[in-house]
Amino acid sequence: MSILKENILIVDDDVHILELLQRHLQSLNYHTFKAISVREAVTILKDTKIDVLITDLKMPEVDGFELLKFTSEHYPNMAKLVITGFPSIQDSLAVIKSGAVEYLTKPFTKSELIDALNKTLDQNKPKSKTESGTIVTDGKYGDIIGRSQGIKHVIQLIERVKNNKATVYISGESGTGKELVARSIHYQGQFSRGPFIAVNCGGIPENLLEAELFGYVKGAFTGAETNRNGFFQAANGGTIFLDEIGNASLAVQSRLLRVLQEKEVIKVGTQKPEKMDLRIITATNSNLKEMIKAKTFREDLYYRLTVVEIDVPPLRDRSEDIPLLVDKFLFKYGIEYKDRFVKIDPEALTILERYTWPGNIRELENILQRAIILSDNIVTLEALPASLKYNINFTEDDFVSLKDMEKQYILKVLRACKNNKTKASQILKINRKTLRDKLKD
Ligand SMILES: Nc1ncnc2c1ncn2[C@@H]1O[C@H](COP(=O)(O)OP(=O)(O)OP(=O)(O)O)[C@@H](O)[C@H]1O
Repeated sequence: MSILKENILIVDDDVHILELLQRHLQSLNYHTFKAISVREAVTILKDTKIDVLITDLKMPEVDGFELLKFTSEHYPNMAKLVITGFPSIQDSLAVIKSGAVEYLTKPFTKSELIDALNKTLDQNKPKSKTESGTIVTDGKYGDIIGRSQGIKHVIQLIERVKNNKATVYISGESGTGKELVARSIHYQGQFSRGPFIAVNCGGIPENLLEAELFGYVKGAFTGAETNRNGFFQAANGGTIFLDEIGNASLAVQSRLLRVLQEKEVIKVGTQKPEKMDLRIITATNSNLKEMIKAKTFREDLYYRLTVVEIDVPPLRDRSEDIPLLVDKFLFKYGIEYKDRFVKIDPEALTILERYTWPGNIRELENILQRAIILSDNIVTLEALPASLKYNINFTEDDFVSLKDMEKQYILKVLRACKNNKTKASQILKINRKTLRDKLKD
């Protein structure tokens, strides 16, 4: 049996070309995906790891250029091959700018296709791989977007822990991306084939959490009619992510300590331990140190959980990441709600960059979702909530001193009076000498 080679996504609004390409590529043992529009292509890209994109340029609604631009930004390591009729000079330049290097001109033969595909693949051989093969590129690490120092530091820590099973504690305000970091640790590392189970400890009633996490045996409590596995058994061999760990009762905390110390789990209602081999990641936005003081969180557990600590910085401390995040959400929701690429007005982007984001990335995502629904092709200031426009971070350059402001105002009045100082003094209700003095300073 031969092994399937790269995953290739073919995008063309001409079904005959799609089928021809698919036949050729399948006979060469490539795994193919077909899309008759950019929208369909994007849906496939979201769920599938595509190695090569082969796209037509001229397509109705959203054209191939937009798709090339999008894949260059979001999947910078994807190889790109363009199929087109005879391209114009402008088209060629635009294609080169968008990151595709090879052309295939219609009509083409199978050997021309093979030739162009090989060149495309050669030119896209990965350049900078980390130990386990994850390619780190500027602005994107798996699903994590950002180029700020803060996010780079988070990525460095993920790189350090992803291939071992060290217990990781992720702190950070709500909506900063803690779960995304936990997922990245799991999926970027060598244990990614194992399960990833995320449990929101704050979302499960306290009296049920213990049984949900560790499982129970028949008769353990009223209603326990059969033996049941919990989230820990489900995560065995992979990663369990316990969000809002501050919500765990003392009973849950002591069972958790046992998992960490003995690497075993005991179901509720029995004494029989089961061996566990998994990585535990916890997160919270509550202050565990305060909880330790109040004796609602065990200190010994705290030290075991925080072997490695990753603090995800709030969005207001990494505003350089905002344009990249905005781009991601514009694309995602533009296609979802409007079937097209939606852009943002520079003025509106400036407001987003300067807002303080108490709800962090989740808030940014919600605001953009709403703005896209309210906009046509471009998100403008009007589509942003008023509260946001008045809560922006000011820089010193936004303001001038009172004296300078006064001077600017006097000059404005003078210009209006065609430099007639007597008239200007009358309007300003000051005498001519004062007017002269004020302009001098
Ligand atoms: N750096 C990032 N790049 C892209 N998307 C991000 C990033 N950080 C967060 N997000 C997105 O923002 C949303 C909120 O992130 P997430 O749920 O991971 O936050 P959280 O810190 O776990 O929140 P909570 O404390 O409320 O549980 C998600 O949709 C996530 O995909």
